[in-house]
Amino acid sequence: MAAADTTSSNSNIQTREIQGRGRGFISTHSIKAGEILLTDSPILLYPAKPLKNNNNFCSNCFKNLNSSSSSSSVLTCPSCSYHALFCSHICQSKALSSSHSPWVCQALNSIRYTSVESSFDVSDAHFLVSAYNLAVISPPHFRILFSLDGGCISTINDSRILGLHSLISSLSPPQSVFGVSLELTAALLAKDKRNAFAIMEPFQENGERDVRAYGIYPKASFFNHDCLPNAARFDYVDACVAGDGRNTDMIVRAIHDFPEGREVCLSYFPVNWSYKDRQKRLLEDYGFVCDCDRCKVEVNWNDDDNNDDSMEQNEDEQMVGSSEDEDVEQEEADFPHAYFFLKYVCSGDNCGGTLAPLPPSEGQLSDVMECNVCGKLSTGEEIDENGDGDGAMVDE
Ligand SMILES: C[S@@+](CC[C@H](N)C(=O)[O-])C[C@H]1O[C@@H](n2cnc3c(N)ncnc32)[C@H](O)[C@@H]1O
Repeated sequence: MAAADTTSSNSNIQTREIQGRGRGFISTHSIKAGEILLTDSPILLYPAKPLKNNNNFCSNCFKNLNSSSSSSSVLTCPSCSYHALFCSHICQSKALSSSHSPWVCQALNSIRYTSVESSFDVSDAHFLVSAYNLAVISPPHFRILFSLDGGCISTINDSRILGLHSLISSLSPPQSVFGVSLELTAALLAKDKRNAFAIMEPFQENGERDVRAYGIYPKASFFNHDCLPNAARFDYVDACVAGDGRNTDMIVRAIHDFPEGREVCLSYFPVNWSYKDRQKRLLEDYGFVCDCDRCKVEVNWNDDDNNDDSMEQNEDEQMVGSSEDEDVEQEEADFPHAYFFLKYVCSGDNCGGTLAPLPPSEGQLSDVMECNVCGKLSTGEEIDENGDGDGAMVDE
């Protein structure tokens, strides 16, 4: 299958082959904090959980149906009424001829009943339905999906892949030029694992947060990982106007200034994860051992140092300071990334999101930091002055 042209057209970052890391983004000029590095639209979006009549999001634009700017009357799919809901006629009509075609509608309903007794992951099954549907409704987008990184695939004795392929075959996917095969199913699942971005529900009262949907963003998929990233991704699924086709866009902004020629990286998970958890996730899901500057330091920590409490303690120690210069030097050597945590990690309860300044406006840099998880806005000044990590909250 021919690879699609995946060259980025953005002027401030460019894709390059980077030794030992595959493709990645490099800055083409010096970057200012808050600068927008990429705006990307998904080629595929699929729900994380079975569709139920109590779902509270639009099955096309994934906007929360209870949010104030959603249309007051919720529409349904004529076939699976009450399961696929839509926020507007535009979303309903778009979805019925594309992402919620009659085959998808039937398939999602079958999965809803099958998944009760099965051990497969519903979101994997939803992904396969959406991907095989994409092969029919938009072959160019399917080719882009297929050109994304997926590592080496072995289907032998992989009961997860065999089970999912048998499920998808039983749903009789529509004919496309790409066919339906175990190899294709396995390759697609690998692309999904390495490239899907989660769209999250808001925090619940108990501090938990569910995944609402997953999306494949073809350009954003070229960002490599760093445990102390210089860029952060933002989505405004519930904040933007529903049905305009743009509320699911992802926006990636620079966290701080950096020079031309630097690799631009995201963190694939919240930056406050411990060394052990980060390494495990990167190896199991992304197939590499991270040796970024932060990991090079934390590899020498013992297990007790490698948890969030200890990280906070390290921060506190560093800020309170020690009367002994040597102690301070030792602490800096132990925890050189303390500044990142103080300045760029949200201090909101249970949040752990990354902060980046709002985009510059009319050439003026912003000192308002936005959290990419809870969405809170704060000014950076207090963080710098007091070092308490609690920036002044700005009215939202
Ligand atoms: C979302 S893709 C990123 C783009 C990818 N490099 C490519 O060529 O398409 C994720 C994959 O990139 C590679 N990767 C990302 N960050 C890396 C890092 N810090 N070191 C080594 N490989 C990395 C891994 O193979 C990972 O599974």
